[in-house]
Parts: sequence; C-alpha cells; structure tokens
Amino acid sequence: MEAPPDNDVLWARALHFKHHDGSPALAGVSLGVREGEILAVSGPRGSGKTTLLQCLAGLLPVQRGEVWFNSTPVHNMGPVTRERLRRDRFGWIDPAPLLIPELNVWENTALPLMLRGTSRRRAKVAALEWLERLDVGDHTRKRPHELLQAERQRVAIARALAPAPTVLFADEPTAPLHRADRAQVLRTLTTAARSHGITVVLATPEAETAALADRTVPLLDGRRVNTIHLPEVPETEGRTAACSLSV
Ligand SMILES: Nc1ncnc2c1ncn2[C@@H]1O[C@H](COP(=O)(O)OP(=O)(O)OP(=O)(O)O)[C@@H](O)[C@H]1O
Repeated sequence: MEAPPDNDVLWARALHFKHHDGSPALAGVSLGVREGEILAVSGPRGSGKTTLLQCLAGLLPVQRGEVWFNSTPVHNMGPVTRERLRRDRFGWIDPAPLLIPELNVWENTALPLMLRGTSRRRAKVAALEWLERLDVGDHTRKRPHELLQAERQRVAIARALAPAPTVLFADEPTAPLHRADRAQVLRTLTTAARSHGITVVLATPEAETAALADRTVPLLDGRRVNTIHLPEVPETEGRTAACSLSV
C-alpha cells in the first residue's frame, strides 16, 4: 500500500462511490490536502462535491479507494473510530444550518467543545467569542427558531470554528446568505482558519468563492478535471429568479 506524502493532512486515492440507489457519485478521485491550506472543491450541481467531502470526513464509508488522515488510514476504520475522529479532529458546515431546536444559540455553539471534554464555562466563553465574530453576538440566548435562516447559518459556522478543528469541511457554507453578506462571512471563515491553522476543504459551485481558496480541485461527473467554467451567480439563484418570474 502506497503511503501518503508527509505534508498532506488528508490524502485520497482512487475514490469510487455509488449511492444506495446506484447513482454514481465518485469515479476515481485522488487528491491531497496540505496542512493549513484552504482547498476549494468546485463543480456544477451533482458533480460529486458533497459525496467527496463526506468520504474525506469519514461520514460515508469508502467503498473503493483510500482516505488517509495524518498518515492514518480512514478507509478501513470502523464506524465508532470514524465517529471519534470526526468529533475530535473534524468540523463540518452544511449548506443549511442544522441546529438543535431545544438549545439556545450559545449552547448550540458550545456543544462540540463540551463533547470534546471542555468545561461548560470555558466552552461558553469560546462560543460567545465566535458568535461575536460571526455578527450574531446579540442572539446568544435565543432559540434557533427565533433567528433568520442566514443568522442560523452564521451560528452553524461559529459552532464549526469554535473547537478549532484540524480540518473543517464546509459544504457551500454561505448558501443561505444574501450575496452581500457572503463575502464578509467567507472572509471571517478563511481569516479564522488561517489564524488558527485550520485546514479547510470548501465545496462550492461559485467561481468567486473558489477564488478565495489557495487551490481548487474541479470536479465533473465524479472525476477530477483540469478546468471548469463556473457560473458567477450560482445556479440556485438562477432557479429562484426563474421561479419568481413564473409566479
Ligand atoms: N443520498 C443520495 N442518494 C442517491 N444519489 C445521491 C445522493 N446524494 C447524491 N446523489 C447523487 O450523487 C451524485 C453526486 O451528488 P453530490 O451531492 O455529491 O454532488 P454535488 O456536486 O455536491 O451537488 P450539489 O451541489 O447539488 O449538492 C449526483 O448524481 C447525485 O444525484
């Protein structure tokens, strides 16, 4: 078995993945992610970005191929070991905020830290600091349903950054935000990642978001390609505009 290069925090070789219904999602993707780098995985809808991030993060078990994290093979880990790896070393941001409705904003943000063993008091201090940075510091005692979707997404981003994960997987993290807010939130995310040495794998269908990364891996139909022409305005917005015209 070929060992991954020393300076790659994540390394994948010949990843193949088919979903339960047989949909092909990855058809032999290989890549390395260097420590501290911000890597964009770009491509149009359905190109395999989410599936690739889920395989790299140990959320989906690898069917064929290899994934290594810091020279440890992830592809042959059992589910409990992968769970612990995700809890202790990885962060994840979904395209839509998934918060716990029964917990308030600071409790949601502090939760991953507490799961790693940080005391409630220290986790709260860290959570409040990150919520402030994400401009939702005025909402710390509110429940998720009292916030706007864009505010909930800012909370989800603060929650992912607060434990300073070794690798942060961000799947279209600014999708629910207005265009005017996206650049500012992405800047906060990338600045925080650089200052805390967090490696980021960022899935995006937008050229201007990919441009913030150190490097881009373009995907098309589950394969790496050399270049890809991404729309300046994401497809969802085009669809939204088309829908509003037909009302
Ligand atoms: N849960 C699932 N069950 C079946 N097929 C799936 C599932 N998730 C994704 N797929 C299929 O796998 C392929 C890759 O999807 P994936 O979501 O990884 O791409 P993507 O580039 O992230 O797209 P999007 O931007 O729409 O999320 C697509 O053909 C998609 O339809």
